[in-house]
Amino acid sequence: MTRPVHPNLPDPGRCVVMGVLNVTPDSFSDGGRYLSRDDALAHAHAMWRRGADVIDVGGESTRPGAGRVDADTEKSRVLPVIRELAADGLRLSVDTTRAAVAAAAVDAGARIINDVSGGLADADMAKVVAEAGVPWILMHWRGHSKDMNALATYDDVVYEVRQELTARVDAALGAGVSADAIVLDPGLGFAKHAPHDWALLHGLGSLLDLGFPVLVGASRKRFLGRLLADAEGDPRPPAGREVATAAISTLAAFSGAWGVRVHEVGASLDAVLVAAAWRRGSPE
Ligand SMILES: Nc1nc2ncc(COP(=O)(O)O)nc2c(=O)[nH]1
Repeated sequence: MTRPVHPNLPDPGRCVVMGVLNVTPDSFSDGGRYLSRDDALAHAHAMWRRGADVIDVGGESTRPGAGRVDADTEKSRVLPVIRELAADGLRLSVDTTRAAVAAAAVDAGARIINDVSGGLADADMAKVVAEAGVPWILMHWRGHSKDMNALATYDDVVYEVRQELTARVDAALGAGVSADAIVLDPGLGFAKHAPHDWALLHGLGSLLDLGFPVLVGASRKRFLGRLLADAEGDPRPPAGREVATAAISTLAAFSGAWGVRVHEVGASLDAVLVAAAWRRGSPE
């Protein structure tokens, strides 16, 4: 594992568990469940009490084919929740591709910017990150969700994702973002089909070799559903993908990933604790 050095990045001595809080009506696996402020706050606190190291607050669905919401709608969803949870002492990231939303979220108390576009969706994001001095999760991305599948063409997905993320890192550093603020993410399911996702997990070392903390976001995703399809070939529904998600968390932690981004915090917290004990060869 590449240990993070930025003060806003948790370093619990094990793989970090980032709990997903989608304040959206249409996210692929939990859309609408936490759209109300009270439900969102209650769920965030439940994940925090269970041991999440970060709560990742998002206000715009990124599921394949999703349309976009405007910045004001996105802000109206995430800012009240971020403000209240930050006041309660939770460590928060904001899941946004918009610089204006990221800036407002940092002002409201978010300490990490989780940008699924890796800075490609908004040219102003790098300046916001550099000025705020906060960590920036650069996820591999090739375009907005509505045309994602058309972009999923690779000769060597591991090599190309590494190269494209390296370009994002260079752009970030060139914009004045400090190296200790950068976290990388392979972007599972984003402009990728299932074989690409598995190749990236198999080749995670290639991303880890770049020397930055790596976050893995596999929770409940489609490539797991396909792997677990029934005898008729019907994919396992998202709610049935928790064991596989926890298994990915164990393997990601064992492989040296800095963190995992998951909906079900408890299962993955147990998973990363097992991985840590196995690697140490002792319970603590
Ligand atoms: N860094 C990062 N952020 C993300 N945000 C949303 C989703 C989409 O899934 P969701 O509906 O579970 O949030 N996946 C990622 C991911 O893999 N990595």
